[in-house]
Amino acid sequence: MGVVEKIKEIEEEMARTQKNKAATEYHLGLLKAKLARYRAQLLEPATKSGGAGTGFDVQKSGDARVALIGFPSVGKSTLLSKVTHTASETAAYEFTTLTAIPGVIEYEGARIQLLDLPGIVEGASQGRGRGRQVVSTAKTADLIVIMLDSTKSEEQRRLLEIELDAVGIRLNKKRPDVVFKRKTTGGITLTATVKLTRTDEKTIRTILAGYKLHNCDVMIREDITTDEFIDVLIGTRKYIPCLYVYNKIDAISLEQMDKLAHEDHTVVISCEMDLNLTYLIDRMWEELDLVKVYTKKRGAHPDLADPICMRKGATIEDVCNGIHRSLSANFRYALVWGKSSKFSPHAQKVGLNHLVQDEDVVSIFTK
Ligand SMILES: Nc1nc2c(ncn2[C@@H]2O[C@H](COP(=O)(O)OP(=O)(O)OP(=O)(O)O)[C@@H](O)[C@H]2O)c(=O)[nH]1
Ligand SMILES: [K+]
Ligand SMILES: [Mg+2]
Repeated sequence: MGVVEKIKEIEEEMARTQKNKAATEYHLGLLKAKLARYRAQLLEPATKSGGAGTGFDVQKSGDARVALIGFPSVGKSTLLSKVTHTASETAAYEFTTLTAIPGVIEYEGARIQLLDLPGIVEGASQGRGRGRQVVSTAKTADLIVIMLDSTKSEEQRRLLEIELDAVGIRLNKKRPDVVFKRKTTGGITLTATVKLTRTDEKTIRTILAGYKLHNCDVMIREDITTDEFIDVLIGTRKYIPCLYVYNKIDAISLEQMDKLAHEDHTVVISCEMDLNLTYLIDRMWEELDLVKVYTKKRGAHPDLADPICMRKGATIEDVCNGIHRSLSANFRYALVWGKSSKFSPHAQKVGLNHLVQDEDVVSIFTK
């Protein structure tokens, strides 16, 4: 039996189990663990030279990557052509775009790579067509834009979420707060610092046994579900922010548009009529949650045209690495002005571990 058949079998058994009220949560947990293992197998590249599990070979560039995911002809390429200097072919027929096309959005000195991708259909994650490559590429993004046609049914959104979920992408979710440590001896130590209402100790132990994990420390610090616990064990999940972008609002009523616009993580636009595109880019920037730091040479004004962009949580060391590879080796101290300076508006003298904040100005002093 192939992996796909095994998965189908487990899914059928789970459906039966769910119908049976007497069925225990831990039996379901066991099935879920099995299912996740087979799914993981399915995602491993078939060959060393890159098989089903690999994305498109487009180099990351700029400060962050945003991937456009959607069904065919929702307007992904039209968006790329509107907001970047790159033209991507657009047409009224499906699957116009056949590969990944990168463009650059310049935003207050930062550079965001926007990746136009082929449209996907239901079943993309199971290896149909280019779909698998598309969802694999989505894994490399710092932000996923799920683009939807506002004239089509709500169902499209759920279908796309299922495809991304199947390759281990968790949208708009935090990594579950669970500390998991493997050991070589000593059995299982399981502690929960909160009351578990969505899973239970027995289920967790069953799953650990299912993964042949007989020696480990598990500390659960939030009320997680069984699925979230499996995610922790698998360890390769990607937690990526997502914006749902409804295009073609020129073709729907004001009432319909208003309803969509009020949903969480949602932006409504019309590429064709140039509606809301600037706002969309503001929202992308917000979701990316980057910090921008300006550097300043002694006696000079800060360089506002060319900030260094980093993930939130970046330190002075990251700033150094963003300027030059060898800088942190010769580092003496830095001066920071801005939100992260405790003497603001005056500068603070700091070391490599100092956390920077958005719009800080930094001067580095070397040996
Ligand atoms: N009414 C309307 N049509 C639009 C809008 N944006 C794009 N379109 C049309 O939608 C069709 C598909 O646009 P594309 O940009 O090729 O869509 P795509 O998502 O890149 O499609 P694939 O590459 O085939 O997956 C084209 O005929 C566009 O002119 C919009 O805001 N409103
Ligand atoms: K198209
Ligand atoms: Mg396209």
